[in-house]
Amino acid sequence: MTQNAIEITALQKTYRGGRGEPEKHALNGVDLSIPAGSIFGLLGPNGAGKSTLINILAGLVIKTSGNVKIWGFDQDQNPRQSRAAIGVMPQELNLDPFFSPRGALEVQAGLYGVPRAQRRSDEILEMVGLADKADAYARTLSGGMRRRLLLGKALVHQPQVLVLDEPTAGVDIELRQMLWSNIRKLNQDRGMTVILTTHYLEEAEEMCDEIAIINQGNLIARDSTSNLLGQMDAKTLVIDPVSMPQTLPSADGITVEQRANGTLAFTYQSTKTTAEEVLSVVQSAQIHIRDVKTEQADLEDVFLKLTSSR
Ligand SMILES: Nc1ncnc2c1ncn2[C@@H]1O[C@H](COP(=O)(O)OP(=O)(O)OP(=O)(O)O)[C@@H](O)[C@H]1O
Repeated sequence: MTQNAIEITALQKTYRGGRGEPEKHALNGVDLSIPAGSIFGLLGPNGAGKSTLINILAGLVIKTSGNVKIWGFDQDQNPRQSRAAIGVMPQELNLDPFFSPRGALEVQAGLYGVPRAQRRSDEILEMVGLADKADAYARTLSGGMRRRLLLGKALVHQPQVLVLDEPTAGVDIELRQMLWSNIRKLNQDRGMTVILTTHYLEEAEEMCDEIAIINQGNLIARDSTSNLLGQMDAKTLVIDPVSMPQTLPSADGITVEQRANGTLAFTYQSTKTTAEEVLSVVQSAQIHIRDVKTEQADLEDVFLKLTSSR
């Protein structure tokens, strides 16, 4: 097995501008490797270049320059093998309305040249929860069912790498949980490498081992989710005081703020100050505590810090 499921080197994409529009540099020389067996999140603001990158991996957009290897196969030198190694669940619900779920999977398997004996349509339908709709017309399927069918279609040729473009955009909580559990299962039981784009940072935080952040066509961060979260060592101790003190306490390295709900927020850097030190400041100010809780940075804070500073 290759160590990296995906290896991208100096990838550039420039879209030609139409009718007097300037050309658009959607990717400016991206280098990115994605380890085999990981669940990898690709994040970025609108228009950052995520779909362009995914569509290049899927063979739907032609790169301007650079190199892409999928499962060790160079996209230019081994187009057939590199295409066979990847399955893509697109964002749009573009299904042929005249095919049943089983029919759609069979057609997809045919397109990928999967021999009949190796097709696993029923198993896939079972997995994505569409077994009872196997022979229904696609046009009678709900939005959530269509999305699950698209996941099924991405799996027919048993790719080593599964790419999901905004898999849970606009879906309800129940379906989101189901998709998450499907994705985790594919990753854990079959060792499938999963790459997903998402606008839900909590989804990336919950699902992804590693994360890359793209902004304006450039890769601006790439690290394990825990390291990215560790970059933000600001913590806040929120105290609900029995009564509000006349003057707010102060101490080096601690910012104290009175919140509208009558609590006091003590923000500090956890690498420099301990919660115990904060509590001793509270005590010496003779503030009696009714309740206390802590808050710490999440991926949203990291994302905003990285993407707004450029
Ligand atoms: N076919 C195209 N022709 C011209 N410009 C394009 C084309 N496709 C994308 N772009 C431009 O390239 C840039 C990157 O777009 P892309 O769709 O890759 O971003 P994205 O990160 O996927 O955004 P979103 O989160 O909104 O889906 C944008 O400025 C977009 O307007």
